Amino acid sequence: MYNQQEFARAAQALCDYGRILYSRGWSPATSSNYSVRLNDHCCALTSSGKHKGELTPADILAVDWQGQALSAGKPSAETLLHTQLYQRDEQIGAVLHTHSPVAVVLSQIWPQDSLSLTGWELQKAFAGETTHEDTVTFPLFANDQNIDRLSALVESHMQAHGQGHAYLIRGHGIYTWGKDLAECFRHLEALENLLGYQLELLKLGK
Ligand SMILES: CSC[C@@H](O)[C@@H](O)C(=O)COP(=O)(O)O
Ligand SMILES: [Zn+2]
Repeated sequence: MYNQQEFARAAQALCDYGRILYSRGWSPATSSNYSVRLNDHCCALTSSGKHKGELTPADILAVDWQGQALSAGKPSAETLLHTQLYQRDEQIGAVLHTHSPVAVVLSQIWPQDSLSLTGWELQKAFAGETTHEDTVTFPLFANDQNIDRLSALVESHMQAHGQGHAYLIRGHGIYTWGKDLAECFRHLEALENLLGYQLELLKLGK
């Protein structure tokens, strides 16, 4: 099981981040899901279908790595996209999935199956990245309502190409992760800005 105090802390933190992410326009119309690791077999996760700007701790539940609910609530439809990350890397402490307009539009029109960025100072916001001269690469997966199949695709891609910092789902949004919510939010904020730069370049015909 899990420690109730840790669950309560995690649930409140997810509600607080929900307000921030909703206010930025990155989690409209009940979209998005967020989670925090509780221990080596379960995490706190947003319940399905909740307005992310109005979350209360009652909208957060605990799930195990198989996506089974360990407390009251209906697990997010995309639970397995969170739990697979915790299962594959014990350093991951938080996962954020969002639907910003920039991520949705760019992922929909980007022709390649990955987006490689180089030359941007903000790349250094990703853990372990030390220079704008390196290249950070983000895979783009086709959207799929079958989350079992999508999570299997994500896993096989990570096994072949490494875990990276984040991925995009076309016309859908971003998944990113970090050692805790603060780092995960930093990754998300950096990626949002980097995607914005790329979209601007496309608009300029560059
Ligand atoms: C409201 S459309 C978005 C959903 O289909 C889904 O992609 C999403 O991000 C939220 O699903 P949820 O089951 O609430 O966690
Ligand atoms: Zn989604």
